[in-house]
Amino acid sequence: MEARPGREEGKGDMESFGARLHRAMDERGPLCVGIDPHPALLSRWGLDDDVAGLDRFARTVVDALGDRVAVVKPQSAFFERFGSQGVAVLESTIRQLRNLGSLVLLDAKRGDIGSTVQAYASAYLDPSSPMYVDAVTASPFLGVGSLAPMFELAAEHGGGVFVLALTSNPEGASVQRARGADGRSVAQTILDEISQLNAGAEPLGSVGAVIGATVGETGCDLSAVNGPLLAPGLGAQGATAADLRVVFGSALPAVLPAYSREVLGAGPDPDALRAAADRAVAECRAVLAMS
Ligand SMILES: O=C(O)c1cc(=O)[nH]c(=O)n1[C@@H]1O[C@H](COP(=O)(O)O)[C@@H](O)[C@H]1O
Repeated sequence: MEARPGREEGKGDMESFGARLHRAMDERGPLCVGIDPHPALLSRWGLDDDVAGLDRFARTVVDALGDRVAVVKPQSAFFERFGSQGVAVLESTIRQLRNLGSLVLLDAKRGDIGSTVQAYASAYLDPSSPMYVDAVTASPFLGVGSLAPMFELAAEHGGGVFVLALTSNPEGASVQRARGADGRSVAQTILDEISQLNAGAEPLGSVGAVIGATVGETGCDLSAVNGPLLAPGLGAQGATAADLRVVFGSALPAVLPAYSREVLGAGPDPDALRAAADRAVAECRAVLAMS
């Protein structure tokens, strides 16, 4: 098995996710590509909406982009809808990506009471799990503190957690921009708790925030987050790389732009997938370089 850049074996002695992500973005460019095998995409690629189609779709993306982009983000739901066989495809997709050196961010948006979050942490962030990934998305709406088992296991094994803050969907704002008794928005409260977890980390903390590229001005202070800012919503949901400037302002250097359908729609030709990813990196680099 090929060694992964910056990954050392052994409990507790791993380089942090923030450091590994920082280097991957430097070397491969600021881009996360999602693997979202929508039925419509399978059909456009000439594949059946079944486990074999799912497997072919995921393998094609991995072969085209696994040695090229910094982060690949499989969306768990599209695999789970095929039951245990779909989950087996997800596990094998994760393994292949890890061998090709891209960081794997599993988009599972998990969240629950702390004792159950402990089990989610074991599923995704414990190196002995078949579903072990570099980082996972998490939902903080049962309280950021309920995610502590994920933060702890991630810190122990060099993993990362991306916490939803201001999501790209229009329905998110009524909850996330609501203000508490101290006048802070829910999103700002989440970001402040992330800042505390990342305090002092260099070059970048391992707890990220998810802020959609579609949200416009955040009304939040992002200056202390000191962690990666995942920006989905580009392409298919209507945001462009230029929108990143409005959303993130002086926090642009920490932004990890994320595209799924916009890049995947170029498939199944591997060269076309690579060209779409290269275009996305170039567009985002041009904006991020202006910061
Ligand atoms: O956590 C995410 O990745 C996420 C957060 C968010 O606020 N908005 C959002 O679209 N996502 C995910 O990012 C992907 C966006 O896909 P496209 O719209 O095809 O680029 C989907 O897998 C979403 O589940």
